[in-house]
Amino acid sequence: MSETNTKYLELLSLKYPTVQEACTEIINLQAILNLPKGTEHFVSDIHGEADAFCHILNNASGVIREKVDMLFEKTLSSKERTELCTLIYYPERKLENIKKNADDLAEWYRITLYRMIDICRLCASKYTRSKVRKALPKDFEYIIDELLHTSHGDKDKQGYYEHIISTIIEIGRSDAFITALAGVIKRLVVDRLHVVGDVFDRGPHADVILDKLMAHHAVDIQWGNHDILWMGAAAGSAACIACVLNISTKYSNIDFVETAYGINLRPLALFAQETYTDDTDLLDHMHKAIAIIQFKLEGQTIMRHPEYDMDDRLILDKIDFDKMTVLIDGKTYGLNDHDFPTIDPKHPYNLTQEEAEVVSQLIYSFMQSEKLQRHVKFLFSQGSIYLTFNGNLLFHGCIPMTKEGEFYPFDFGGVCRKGKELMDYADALARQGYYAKEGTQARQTGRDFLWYLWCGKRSPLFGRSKIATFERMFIDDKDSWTEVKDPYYHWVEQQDTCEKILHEFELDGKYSHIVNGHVPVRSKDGELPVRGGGKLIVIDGGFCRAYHKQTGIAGYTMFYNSYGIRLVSHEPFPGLSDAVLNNKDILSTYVVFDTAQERITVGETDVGRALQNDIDDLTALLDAYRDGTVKEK
Ligand SMILES: O=P(O)(O)OC[C@H]1O[C@](O)(COP(=O)(O)O)[C@@H](O)[C@@H]1O
Ligand SMILES: [Mn+2]
Repeated sequence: MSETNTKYLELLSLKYPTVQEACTEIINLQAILNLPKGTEHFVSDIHGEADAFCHILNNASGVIREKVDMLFEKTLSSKERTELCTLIYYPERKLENIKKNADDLAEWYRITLYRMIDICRLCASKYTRSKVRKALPKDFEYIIDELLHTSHGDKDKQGYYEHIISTIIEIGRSDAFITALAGVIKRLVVDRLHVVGDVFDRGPHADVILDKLMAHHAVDIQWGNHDILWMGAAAGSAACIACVLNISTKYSNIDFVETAYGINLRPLALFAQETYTDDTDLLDHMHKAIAIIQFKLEGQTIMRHPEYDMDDRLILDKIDFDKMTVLIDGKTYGLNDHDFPTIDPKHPYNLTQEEAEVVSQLIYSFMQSEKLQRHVKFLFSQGSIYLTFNGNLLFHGCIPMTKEGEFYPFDFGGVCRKGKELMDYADALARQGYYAKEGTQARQTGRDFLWYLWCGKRSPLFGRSKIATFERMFIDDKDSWTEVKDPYYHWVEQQDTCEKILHEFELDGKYSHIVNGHVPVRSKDGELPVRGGGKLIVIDGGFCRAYHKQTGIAGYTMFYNSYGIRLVSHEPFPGLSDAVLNNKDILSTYVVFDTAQERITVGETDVGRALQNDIDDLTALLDAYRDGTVKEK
C-alpha cells in the first residue's frame, strides 16, 4: 500500500476506530444505496415574485396534495383535504383562521394531529431513520421520532401514542406542534431544490426569495442573466449598476432597492430632477437619467473589449443630433425624444461631472449594502453557470452555437474556447469579477465580463444577439426592437444536438436531459416545454406577472423522483389571502414525462456514487485492520 493511502486510512480510522464501527457504517451506507432516490424540485425565472414562489415551495408543485390524496382520498372530502393542505402550506396563518371558527377545538387538534403524523410518516418512509431524525426540529425531535415509528394501529403502543397526543393538546403546544409537523412534511417531500436562474428583477421581492433560499436545506442555483446583473452590481460594476436601476425604475421598484438593500437613490433623484425638466414624473426622470448613464458606460465597456465583438452596440456616436435620428444595423430611425442635455456629440460616451458623481455614490452604496453582499456571496457559493446533477445538465440560457450548429468558439485574446470549456472559463471569470483584489486588472476584466454575461452578444446566460433597451426607449419603430435568439434555440429542437451537448458534459445516460429556464413557454400558442425529442425541458416557471399575457398560464416547474420526471403546469398565483382563507391552490396539472421502468434508487444517483466511494474507502480500512497495516484505536 502506498504511503499516502496508509496515511489516508490512518485518518479515516480516527473516525471509525474499530472494525465494528467501520462495519456498521458500511452496512448503513449500503442500506441507503437501496432506498428510492430523493425528490429533486426544479424552478426557474422567479423574477421577484416572492409570494408565488413561496407557495410553490409550500405545495412542492403539488406533491403535498398528492400525498394527502394518497392517504385520505377515501375518507375525507376534497374540501377537507384542501383545507388540510392549506394548513401544511401556511400553518400559522391557517391556524389563526381555524381557531376563530372551530366548534370543538380540542377535537379538531386531536384529529388533525393524527392526520398530520400519518402524512409525515408517508413522506419519511423513503429515508433512513437517521436522515429523518436530522431533519426534525430540535424542540420536537424526540416526540416526532417516537410518533413516526409507533403506529397508532399497534395495539401494544396505542395508549402510549394517544397519551403523547393528548398531552400536547393539554399543555397548549398544539399550534407549535402542528407548525413543526408542517415544516417536517415540507422538508421531507423535497430532497433538493434547483433554481435554474433569474431570481431578480421585475417583481417586488427578490430579497425575500433569497432569504428563503438561504434558509433552505439543500439548494443550488444556475445563474440567470438577471442574477449575474445584480452580482455585477454588487461587485462594483458601474454598467451593471446602471442596468439594474434602469429596470428598477422602469418597473417602479425603487422602494425595493432602497428599503430591502438600503441603497441610497437620492443623489440620482436630485440629479434627474435638475437635468430632465419635461412634465413627466420624478421616476421617469430617474429612469431616463440612469438609462443615458447606462448607454455611456456600456459604450466604454465595449470599447475596452474588442473581443466582445459588440461594436454594433455602440449607439450614441450614431445619433445625428441635428436631425434627431440614429443609425442602427444599417437603418436610420427617428428618435422619439429630442432632449439629451448630458450627451456631448463629440464625446458621447463621456459622463458629465455630475453623472460621474452620481455613479461613484451608487457604486459606494451597492458595495456597502450588507444584505446585498450577503445574498450575492450566497449566489456565488451555491451557484454556478451550469450544473450536472444526477445525469441532467442544468443552465439558464444556452450553450452558444454557430449558425451551422457547432459550439461557438469564443476568442479570448487568441485562445478559443467553446462548449464545456467556454462555460467553465466564463464561470471562473465571473468569480474573478467579484473576488479578485479591488484595483487590479483581473478584477476589472472579471467585472466587465459580468456585464457581458448579462447582455453580451454570445453570452450563455443571455442567448440573444442584442439587448434592445435603447431601441425600446427611444425608437417607436418596433422593427428595431428585435432580439435574435442564439442559433442554439434552433438547433436544440433536434435530438442529436441535445445529445451532442449532453455528451460534451459527459452525460450520455438514457435519463439525461438538458434543463433550461429563460424562455417563457407560450402554451396558449401551443408551445410545449419539452423539445429535442424529449431531451430538453424548458421550465420557465412563468412567475413573472408582466409576462402572463404572453404565456397564457403562469408556467412550468418540474420534479424528478424515484418514479421519473414529471412536469407541472401552474395557474397564476391568486394571492396570499385567497390561498389561506379560501384554500385556493395554484391548480397543478401533471404532464407525466419520463417514467422509469423500475424505481430509481439512491445507488443510481450522484449522491449514491459518492456513497459508494465512501463504502470502498471503508472496505479498504477494514482490510487494513484485518491485515494489521492500520491498528484499531
Ligand atoms: O419586458 P422587459 O422587462 O422590458 O424586458 C425585456 C428585456 O428583458 C429580456 O428579455 C431579458 O430578460 P429575460 O432573461 O427575463 O428574458 C431582454 O432580452 C429584453 O430586452
Ligand atoms: Mn433570463
